[in-house]
Amino acid sequence: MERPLLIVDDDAGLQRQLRWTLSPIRTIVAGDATEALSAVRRHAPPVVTLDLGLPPQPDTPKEGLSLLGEILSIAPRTKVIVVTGNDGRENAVRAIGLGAYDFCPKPVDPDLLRIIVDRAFRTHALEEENRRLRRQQEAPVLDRIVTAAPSMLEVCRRIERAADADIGVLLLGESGTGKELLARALHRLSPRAERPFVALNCGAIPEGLLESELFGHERGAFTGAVKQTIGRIETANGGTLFLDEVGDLPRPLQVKLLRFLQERVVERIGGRRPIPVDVRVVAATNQNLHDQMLRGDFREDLFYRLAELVVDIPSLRERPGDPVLLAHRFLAGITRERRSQVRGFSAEALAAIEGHPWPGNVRELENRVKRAVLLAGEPLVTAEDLGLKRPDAATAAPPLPLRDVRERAELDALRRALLLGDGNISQAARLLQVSRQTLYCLMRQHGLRDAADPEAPDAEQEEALDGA
Ligand SMILES: Nc1ncnc2c1ncn2[C@@H]1O[C@H](COP(=O)(O)OP(=O)(O)OP(=O)(O)O)[C@@H](O)[C@H]1O
Repeated sequence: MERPLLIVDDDAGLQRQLRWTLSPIRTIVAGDATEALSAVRRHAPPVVTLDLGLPPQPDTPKEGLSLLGEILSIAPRTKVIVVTGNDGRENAVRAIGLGAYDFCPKPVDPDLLRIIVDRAFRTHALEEENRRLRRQQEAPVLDRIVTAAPSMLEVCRRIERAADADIGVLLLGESGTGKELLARALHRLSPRAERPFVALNCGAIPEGLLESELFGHERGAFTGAVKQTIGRIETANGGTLFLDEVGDLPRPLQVKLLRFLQERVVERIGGRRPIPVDVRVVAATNQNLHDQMLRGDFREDLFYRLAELVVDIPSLRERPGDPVLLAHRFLAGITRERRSQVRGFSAEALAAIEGHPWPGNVRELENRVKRAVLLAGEPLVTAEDLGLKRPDAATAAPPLPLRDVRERAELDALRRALLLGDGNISQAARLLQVSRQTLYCLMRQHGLRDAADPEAPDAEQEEALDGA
């Protein structure tokens, strides 16, 4: 849904008039600074109209100008339009000096206000688009996520689309499927990219310490609290808080986390004042939260707060082709890093990688490949180096539908040719007795390129190469 415009005005009549003037733009209202700040944190409005005369000193611009500064410190890209009274020119100039986008004199001329608001929304949208494009060019973040499986590519697309919307994302997937990697990618693609990414594994910290870890504590709050400690939520201010294994959060802390998500303030243990914090929470779990909710172990209201968008990450065994692809990528990384003489995998090792069920997913694969490279006595890593058994061809159950069998055979042939050709397209094409164009086309059909090899030529280069 489009983000709303925030009207900050203490006069209910004027609030109504502005809403009406600005309709059909979606608007929300705030009557004082506290309400306004909480609305800014919650809804991130692109445009705000701000009456400078606010309680407790409605006759002076003091509160309004100070609120302007606070809004811009939380959300610097917000376009704040200051609404000023008769003698307001001087204040308007001050407000512009403090970073306001524009001003509109009172009594408000509806046509003029609509023009200013319209322009503010358009400027904001253009700036956001500009930032998004710059971010995409600067950091091909998702390139670090190696996959050719359509289900995982769809996950990457969802992460990309969700990055800009400041919504809670829940990542569901088995251990080692890449939940943290995706959470980091989401953060780096989001407008919060330059602010902190703070991760906390709720399952790895003893229950007694978890509250302080999340919310922080003041000195002397409990025995052993020798100094003030800032919690992870506060540390992540402006950025993203990644709560891994959120299903392990004990009930009392679920209540506290929910309250934080509703009110966006934290209170350190032993502290006396609420501290406003602006973070995006990304949570992850490998447990079945629905079952936990049925058993009463996980709060439903917290679930819906965290899970505004749910992303299911497929396990590695559900991503055909990925184990071998990832194995090559990890092997290349480790051999480069260690200047190892290892050059690749034996055919039998590749078959074993393909046949293994990978209960520990990508983490298990990464560890096995790293260990194997260290252990390998030959230029080619064997199944034994990987600690894997080669699947018995006679007992391995082949898929039955003919189309699947054909596709699988084609994919196998492509992989083998690429392997034998050491990744060289011309050589692989020769082995398969097809043209380079046909090979590129088949690789694309089987998802063997794009995500797999960022150095592969793009369509234009391909044409140039093929024409050469
Ligand atoms: N698609 C991928 N491409 C490249 N590396 C990956 C991919 N998926 C996972 N990894 C790597 O595998 C390891 C495990 O990933 P990660 O820690 O993100 O998994 P996780 O799902 O958060 O695990 P856990 O639930 O146990 O915390 C990391 O080293 C990560 O970089």
